[in-house]
This record gives sequence, structure tokens and C-alpha cells, in this order.
Amino acid sequence: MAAPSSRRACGAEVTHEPEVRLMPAPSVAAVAGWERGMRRARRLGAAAVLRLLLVAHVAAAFDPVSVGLVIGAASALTGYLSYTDLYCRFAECCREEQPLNASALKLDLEEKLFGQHLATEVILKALTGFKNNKNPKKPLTLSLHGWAGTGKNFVSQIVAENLHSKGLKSKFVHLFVSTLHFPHEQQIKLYQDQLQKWIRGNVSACASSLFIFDEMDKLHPGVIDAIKPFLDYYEQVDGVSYRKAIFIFLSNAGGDLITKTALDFWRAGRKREDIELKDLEHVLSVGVFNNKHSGLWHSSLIDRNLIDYFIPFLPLEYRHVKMCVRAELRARGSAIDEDIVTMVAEEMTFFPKDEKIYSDKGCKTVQSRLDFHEAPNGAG
Ligand SMILES: Nc1ncnc2c1ncn2[C@@H]1O[C@H](COP(=O)(O)OP(=O)(O)OP(=O)(O)O)[C@@H](O)[C@H]1O
Repeated sequence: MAAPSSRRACGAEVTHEPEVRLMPAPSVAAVAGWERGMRRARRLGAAAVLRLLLVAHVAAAFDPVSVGLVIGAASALTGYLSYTDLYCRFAECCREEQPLNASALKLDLEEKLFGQHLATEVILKALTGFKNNKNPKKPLTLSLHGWAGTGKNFVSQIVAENLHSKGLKSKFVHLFVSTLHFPHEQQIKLYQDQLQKWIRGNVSACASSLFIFDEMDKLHPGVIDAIKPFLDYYEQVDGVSYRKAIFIFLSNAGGDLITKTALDFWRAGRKREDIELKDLEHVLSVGVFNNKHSGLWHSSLIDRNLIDYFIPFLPLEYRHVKMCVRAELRARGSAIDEDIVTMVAEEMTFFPKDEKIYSDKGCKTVQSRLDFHEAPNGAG
């Protein structure tokens, strides 16, 4: 997953707190543009609407004044679309009340995420329940655990796209990567302050902001506890309500516990799909609480029960790796060549040593291996 630009990054390079606004609203310049657009629109015929919308599309790439001007004209001509509706088609708006399209999320998870029946089920239920609740008592906090390349970042991307149309590129989605944004053990206090300011500023600007913390297992102990007040059941903290925000933590910690359970099922001849959340959730929460290298070691987030779901990502098998290869071929617009699919899958390494069931990198190197096999003869 790409690192955020320094404008959105939290860490040493953040120099200012984002503007604190309780209601996200179009800028004054945009509104002035709208009014000018209204006047101009009255002089134009309705036939110009389509042309204006086209111009708005182009103007969206430039500045809010042009967007406001063109959109104002178009709203005046059409007469039934509100300014906000139209404005938000061209500029990204934070729409807190916008319901989640649960069937779209379900379809995305079921079609794109392989071998993760628990993650699919829990993420779908947790997000749907949370977004349907008009008055949540706390923000939603999910902790995703599992071996490398099993789909944690991939799922976060799917969630981001279903919550905010621009997905990871949305200004309401914020990705923190421990080794990038919080690298120095000596600067924990600084990181804690910055994290608090950063989250407060962004939630003030958009209550339904999404925060993703990648590499939690590499986060210095204690850093994450700085955000505890925001995850708790308070109605407001210093005038800001955090109850509609969503926090997702990604971690390799607990991967060994998940693999052990999956392996026990396999050895007992039981189906992987029979593993239930209750087989793993408690083991995971206790495991990461007691693991010094989990980012949640002795964390108040766990002992105050502020993490709503611990979600296990199971290690991927040979057949799942093949599914990843096919998905990647489809995404590239290439024909599905089963010889290439098998070749890529067979190049991956599998564990445990004797049974060789699970891919040790999940689907992580599928793309680069495919580049190699798809390269024209003589290249690569
Ligand atoms: N379960 C899965 N279903 C479909 N594709 C997957 C799955 N797991 C991984 N992939 C593919 O592999 C790529 C790498 O996976 P991803 O970055 O999500 O792994 P991760 O679990 O976040 O690993 P890490 O812990 O190392 O960060 C994804 O972009 C996706 O294309």
C-alpha cells in the first residue's frame, strides 16, 4: 500500500494541525462562484446545462471558484439538484450520514478476498451495523491480524473504497505506517502529541474519517495509547465527537496463533471454513496483549475493551495463491493461462516443512512473479 503524501502523513514532518471545522462546508470562494454562476445561468438556456457539467468536470481539476461558478450555473438551470448535491459530484465531500452500500461491500469481499471467511463475515457485519447506527456510542475499532500477504492491507483498501469513493486517495482516509511515521523510539512523546493533533484535526473536518495503522507490530509500545480517549465512550472530547470515525489496526502479531489453529483443524481433517471467530478472538486478544512486539503490549485499548473486533486472517493455501494469480491476470486484462497460474503458484514456498500447506508470503509476491512470467521473450 502506498505511503501517504507528507501533507497527510503523521510524524516528524507534520508541521501544522489541520484546520478544525465542525461542519465540512464548501469554501467561501466556491459559494461566491456559485452565486456568480446563478446570475450567469439565468442568462443562458437550459441547453447549456450539459456543456456546463462537462466544464465542471474539467474545472474540478483546478480550483473551487471555477467549480462553484460552473456548478451554480448548472443548479440554477436544472432547478432540482441542490447546490450541495451537485458540488459533491465534483469535489470530495464528507457525507457523514451517507449509508453504506452493504451489498456492494459484500460483493467486493466475496469476489475479491480469497480464503478469509472469518474476515469477510466479521468486517461486513461490523461495518454494516456501525454505519446503520445513527447514534454510535464509540468509534468502530477493528484489529486485523495475520501472516504476511494474507490480505490485511487489501481489505483495508476495499473498506476505504466502500466508505469514501476515492478510497485510499480520499482526504478522509488516513494511513499511518509505523516504520515510516513513528520510527524513533526516543520520540514517543512527540509522536503521541502529533497523533492526537492529527486525529483531532481530521475528525473535526470529517466525523466519518477512516484511520488505518499499518505495521502495528512495529509500533513502539505506548504510542497507540495516546488515542485511547478518542476510542472511548465519550460523547465529545474537547468539543469534538469521535463516535463516527473508524480505526483499523493491521498487524502480523498473532499470526503464529492463527496458523496453529488452522493447522490443528487441518490435521484433524476438519474444514478451514469450520473455524469460527470464537476459536480465535480471545486467543488473539490475550496473545497480542502479552506480546511485547505487537504494538498493543499491555495496551489500555485492550484492557478497557476498546477494540471491537480482533479479526484473524488465515494463512493462504496453494489453491488461494492460484486464485490470486488468476485475479491478477484478469486485472491486467490478460487471458487466464492455467500453465502460468500453476507455474507462479509452484514457485511460492509453503510451510510447515513436512506438510507444505500454507504459502509463507501469502499472495504477496504474486504480482512480481507474474511480471517475470508475462515478460516478452528476451526481457527480464
Ligand atoms: N486473501 C487474499 N485474497 C485476494 N488477494 C490477496 C489476498 N491476500 C493477499 N492478496 C493479494 O496480495 C497483495 C498483498 O497482500 P496485502 O498487502 O493485503 O497483505 P498483508 O496481509 O497486508 O501483508 P503484510 O502483513 O505483509 O503487510 C494484495 O494487494 C492482493 O493483491
